[in-house]
Amino acid sequence: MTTHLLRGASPLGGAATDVLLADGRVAALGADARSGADAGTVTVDADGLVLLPGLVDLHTHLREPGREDAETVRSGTRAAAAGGFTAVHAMANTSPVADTAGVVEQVWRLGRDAGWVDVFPVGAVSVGLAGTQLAELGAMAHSAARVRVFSDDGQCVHDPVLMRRALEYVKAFDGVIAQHAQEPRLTVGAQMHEGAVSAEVGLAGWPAVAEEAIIARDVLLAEHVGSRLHVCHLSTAGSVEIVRWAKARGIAVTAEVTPHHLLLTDELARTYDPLYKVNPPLRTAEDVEALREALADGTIDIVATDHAPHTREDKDCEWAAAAFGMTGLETALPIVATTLVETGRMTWADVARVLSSAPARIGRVDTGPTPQGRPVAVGEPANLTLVDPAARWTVEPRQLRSASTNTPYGGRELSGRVVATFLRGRPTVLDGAPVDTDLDGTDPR
Ligand SMILES: NC(=O)N[C@@H](CC(=O)O)C(=O)O
Ligand SMILES: [Zn+2]
Ligand SMILES: [Zn+2]
Repeated sequence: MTTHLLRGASPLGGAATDVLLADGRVAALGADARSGADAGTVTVDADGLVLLPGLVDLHTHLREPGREDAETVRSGTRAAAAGGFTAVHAMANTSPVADTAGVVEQVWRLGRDAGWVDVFPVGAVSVGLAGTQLAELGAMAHSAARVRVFSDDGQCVHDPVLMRRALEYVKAFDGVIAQHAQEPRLTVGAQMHEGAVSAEVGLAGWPAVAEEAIIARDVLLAEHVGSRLHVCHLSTAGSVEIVRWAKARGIAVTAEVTPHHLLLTDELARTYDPLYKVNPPLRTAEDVEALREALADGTIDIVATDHAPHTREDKDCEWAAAAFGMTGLETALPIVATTLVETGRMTWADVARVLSSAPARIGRVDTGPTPQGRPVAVGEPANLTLVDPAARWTVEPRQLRSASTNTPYGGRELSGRVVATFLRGRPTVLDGAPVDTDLDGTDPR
């Protein structure tokens, strides 16, 4: 395989150095990297670029099987690579639902064959996401897909007995339950955040307490059975307080925030544009500030995209009829850079933690056959992302690579752009563009 020399890269934003990638690994750093290069080595000019461990998304909807009109494993993982990711966890709310070893193995194989990133399937907690009967968690864990993250995402595991059993069950293989925290009885017909704006625009409200009540219950259940809980897309200041309390108490809880909840507010619902319709809903400016602060201080562990592609038919309609969700793989890193690095609240080392090492650790993919989220160090797998921190760019929805165009960021200017991505030493993105197979069939990757 071709060796690559990244010349003048800044690992985690630190001092510039040369980095040699050979045999799928970081082979050498500094002067050793230059002397290790040979005539066949491809040099990448990384002057002024920040080198990060390849990003790991704990929460991606790839829609295959079942909704290949919105996204496929291939199109979604190509978008992921363009966004700087080398691994994604594929959510289970597909059709059929990923609630058996057969379906998770199918998704895992599709990911491997596409070759853009490592795809780690998430297994459903309950059969058909119906919330009544535990799915075959053990069979999924012991399948080729080695599932460790289980979630009914899209639905909340609202039955406390089922949630307790799931938390107990996954202890056997060090798994984690990722909960979509939404008390269904408090959110019947809900369209947006419940507050002053929902009252003004006349859309049914989704109260913060519907999220907070489930998180409070679940951290207590996790403590009771001594298991691991992960909170998906936490969105309110009150949820932050509960997670902070649980962590102080020593409960094994981790939490994620999405880029959109770090940037956008419920004021956008005044447009009635369904691009801003998402679950959980965009909250208030006070919530956004609490989420930024909690990410910076470590109360929130990670940023996860909740990339949720939808077709035009499902999004280009009146607000109440539109699907919940927005795409996010290619804008995640720039939003974190814009909201937290540019403002001086986080360093690039922090970014590496919240978008790579911590999500890999939560999903238990930092070890195993294809380790992810590892440090940028000699001997580690060369899963790497080069970012131009100075680049400013305007989001043009049609230029993004997802098969769906439901991004809420069209026309918005963001800082930080992914220049190159390497998966085990092989470039999947160069000069900001995915490295596609040549038309003559040879694969330059
Ligand atoms: N986030 C969303 O608004 N939608 C997600 C489901 C989910 O993450 O709950 C989807 O699958 O479309
Ligand atoms: Zn969800
Ligand atoms: Zn989701």
